[in-house]
Amino acid sequence: MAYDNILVEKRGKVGLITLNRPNALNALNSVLIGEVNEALAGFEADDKIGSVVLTGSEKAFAAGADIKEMSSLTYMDAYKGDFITSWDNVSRFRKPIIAAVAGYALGGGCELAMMCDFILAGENARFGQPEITLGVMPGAGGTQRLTRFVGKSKAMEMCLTGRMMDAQEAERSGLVSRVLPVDELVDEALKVAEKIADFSLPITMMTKESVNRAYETTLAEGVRFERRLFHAMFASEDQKEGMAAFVEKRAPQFRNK
Ligand SMILES: CCCCCCC[C@H](O)CC(=O)SCCNC(=O)CCNC(=O)[C@H](O)C(C)(C)COP(=O)([O-])OP(=O)([O-])OC[C@H]1O[C@@H](n2cnc3c(N)ncnc32)[C@H](O)[C@@H]1OP(=O)([O-])[O-]
Repeated sequence: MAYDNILVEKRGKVGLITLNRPNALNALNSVLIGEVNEALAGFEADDKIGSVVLTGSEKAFAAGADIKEMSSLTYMDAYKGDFITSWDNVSRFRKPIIAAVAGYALGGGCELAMMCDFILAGENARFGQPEITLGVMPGAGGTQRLTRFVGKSKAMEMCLTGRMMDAQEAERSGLVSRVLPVDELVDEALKVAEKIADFSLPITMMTKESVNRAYETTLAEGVRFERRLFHAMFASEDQKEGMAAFVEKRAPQFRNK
């Protein structure tokens, strides 16, 4: 399938989506997001894919929603057309998905990265929610997800001033899991994704679901949810295989069952 704004590849069990609008620093418009959604639907349906990496260029992961596309939008267009609601499909993708972020991840770009399961950052990454400088506020989860990642004080400062965070500050604040040299970023993200894809897919999916539940519920409810999934795993063939392989001192052969 050929796309105009993204590149889509399969690297073994890993799906790789590269945002590719270099002339606009990968600004997110409705066509690009439609393509990302289509590629994700393909990877979700593909039994051979166990995880996905979403990346951009070395200069920009994405510099936000396309300001030129948005600038003349009216309230009625936005409300009736439910503007950007279908843009956060990434947050509903059920397989593990890693954001590999180099360069700018601003506005919707930062929000898109935060919809992934975790973020690996290049040393030159810059994260920010500069919407305030355009006379709006974040609209795809920035005020909510950033606050959960970095806490109220930093999130409030970033959303109210538009200040950018560099990769080191983002790692210190818990926004990204690791910082890597830019030229190693995508290869390392693919290696991490491959490691995940080698585990049992239903088990990585349930693990992701359970970690995400921590953001949506109380501790007691979250622990109960985790316990139900943990019990359910004993109905899987992969649990039997994983534990038998440990006892027999051999590598497990997971069959996603
Ligand atoms: C997943 C769901 C996402 C939904 C998100 C919706 C809600 C969201 O919260 C709202 C936003 O994101 S609001 C957005 C929040 N984001 C912002 O406010 C960031 C806006 N961008 C900037 O501030 C600067 O471009 C940078 C500082 C990133 C780089 O500066 P530099 O290195 O001097 O580079 P340069 O020369 O400036 O740019 C090169 C070319 O790219 C073009 N282009 C770039 N970004 C664009 C955009 N978003 N749009 C369109 N075009 C954009 C730029 O016009 C130029 O094209 P030209 O044809 O040659 O003129």
